[in-house]
Amino acid sequence: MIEVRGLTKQYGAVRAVDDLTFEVQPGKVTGFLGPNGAGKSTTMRMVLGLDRPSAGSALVAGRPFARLAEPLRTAGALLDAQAVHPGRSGRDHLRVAARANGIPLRRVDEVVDQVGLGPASRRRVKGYSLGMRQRLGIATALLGDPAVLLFDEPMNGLDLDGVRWIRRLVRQLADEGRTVLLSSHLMSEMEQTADHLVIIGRGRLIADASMAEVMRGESARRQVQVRTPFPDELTGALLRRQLRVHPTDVGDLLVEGASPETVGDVALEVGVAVHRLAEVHNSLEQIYLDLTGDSVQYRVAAEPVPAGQVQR
Ligand SMILES: Nc1ncnc2c1ncn2[C@@H]1O[C@H](COP(=O)(O)OP(=O)(O)OP(=O)(O)O)[C@@H](O)[C@H]1O
Repeated sequence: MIEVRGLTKQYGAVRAVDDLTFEVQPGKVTGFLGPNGAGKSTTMRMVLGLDRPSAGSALVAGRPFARLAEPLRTAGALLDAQAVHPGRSGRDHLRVAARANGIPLRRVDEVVDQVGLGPASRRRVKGYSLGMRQRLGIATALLGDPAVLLFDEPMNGLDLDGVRWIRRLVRQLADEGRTVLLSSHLMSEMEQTADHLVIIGRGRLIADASMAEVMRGESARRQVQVRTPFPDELTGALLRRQLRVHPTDVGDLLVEGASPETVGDVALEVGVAVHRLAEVHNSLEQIYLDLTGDSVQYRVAAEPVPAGQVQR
């Protein structure tokens, strides 16, 4: 388990992490989400004892990471896959890490197999693709067979096969009862992978809830998508009933906060044909954008999400 209590990090004028409190439970994949600069990496670094908190605490298995008797056997992490000596082979990198942490060398072969590095493990890291570096970073995290795992953007640079492999791996690690904290900007992946979500913005907690709770929460408003050859007439009738209506880029209408029955009844009352009527739920991406909207530090241009994309 990871316990974060009142965790705060001040870098000069920047408060990177601001009084953050949450727990990461074993047996689940916890997604750690937030816009760029929200403080995810800083939080993970403090959990791993790589940065000192300005206030508050972060405990791994009940202790500050620096005070763990066998840190690599307790928690493993992939933070920056580039941070590996480029002149060493992947296997040598793992052997050095194993020796330094009193881990039997046979674990090196096991994790090389587990991450599918294969013969590439004997080549120098400087010739590795980003995907291979990610696999090596994950192998290093798994070396001590730890109960707690932190992965910062592990899907970066991976192709579709690699992304699916990560999805299966984190699922398996959680099913084995481990604590898994996973950050990613790939919302569709997160939606398929995480059981629980911790969402932060500008260093502060925005949401700490199960995936199911987030998906049916207030931001996950229901909408009805309706197709009609007479959109203007139907829009007018719906607006007269105080319903909010948005046109989609495929020519349908999205009606907020109404059931399909209500929309169908309104269409019947005004004698307008309906060719399609379906309830749609927001994707995690849309919910995430709604939740973090105010906490995005740098927005290039407020690009509207095409309404058709909210449909799953
Ligand atoms: N060593 C540092 N010195 C000064 N400011 C820093 C330092 N590390 C991070 N920051 C600042 O702290 C804030 C949080 O950064 P952090 O990297 O933790 O965010 P993040 O959520 O991981 O972002 P991303 O999704 O882009 O990786 C940012 O404003 C960043 O510029």
